[in-house]
Amino acid sequence: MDPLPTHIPNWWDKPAPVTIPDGYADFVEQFRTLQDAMTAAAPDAEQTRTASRLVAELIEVLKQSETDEWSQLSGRLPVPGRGQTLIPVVHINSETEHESRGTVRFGRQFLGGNGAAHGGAIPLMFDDAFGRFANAHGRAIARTANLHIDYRSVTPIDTDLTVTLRFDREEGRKRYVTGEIRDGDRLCVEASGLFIVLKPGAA
Ligand SMILES: CCCCC/C=C\C/C=C\C/C=C\C/C=C\CCCC(=O)SCCNC(=O)CCNC(=O)[C@H](O)C(C)(C)COP(=O)(O)OP(=O)(O)OC[C@H]1O[C@@H](n2cnc3c(N)ncnc32)[C@H](O)[C@@H]1OP(=O)(O)O
Repeated sequence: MDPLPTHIPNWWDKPAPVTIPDGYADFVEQFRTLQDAMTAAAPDAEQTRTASRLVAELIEVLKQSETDEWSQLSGRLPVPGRGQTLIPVVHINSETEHESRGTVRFGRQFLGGNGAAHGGAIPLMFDDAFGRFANAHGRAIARTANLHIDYRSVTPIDTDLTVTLRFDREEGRKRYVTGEIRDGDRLCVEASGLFIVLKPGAA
């Protein structure tokens, strides 16, 4: 099951973008590769000047279509990662309303040190993955109230890791979700989150 079903809600009833230009999803992927390459590089002075000039050109091109959050494309695409280039992409392999299974690969940009993923990249991934899952399957919009992460063992970068998310229970407006990351059989991370369904009219 990849890409995701196109059930990303239209947040707060604002108009969703309807036209995704050809090549935009590939551009997003390239942008992630750029961030990995930037992190992995040790350019000399000339390479730094060249890279800086090219990035300045890129910024100029993108600024030509700068728009408000309701019209931007990043974060709103019906593909894994939603076109959000900050967040590690979780690819879903199977999903029911109770459980979601997939993979994640923390690229070089998410390096904390000594081959391990940055401790802040992991809750970022879970907030987004839990947020999508807690709001999927026709459920009303809920926001993260809390997020708890236990780092059980080192999470390596540049490795395909398995991600499991579980919708544990719902008590009134409260939704409890749990999850884990494994490298093969080895447990790397356990996570849990509380999502609260917004009060009617809340934004
Ligand atoms: C940036 C917003 C984005 C939101 C988008 C959400 C969904 C969109 C759908 C799909 C999108 C696709 C992909 C997902 C992508 C991203 C999702 C990321 C989700 C986020 O990243 S979202 C940003 C971070 N998030 C916040 O920015 C929340 C700030 N905050 C608040 O907006 C309020 O705080 C709120 C609404 C949480 C509750 O406020 P409220 O007024 O509605 O409810 P109230 O306070 O009455 O609490 C009711 C009962 O929950 C208990 N309770 C409350 N808070 C608790 C806590 N922390 N721990 C333990 N219990 C707690 C109370 O004790 C009471 O319990 P009881 O009823 O038993 O007394």
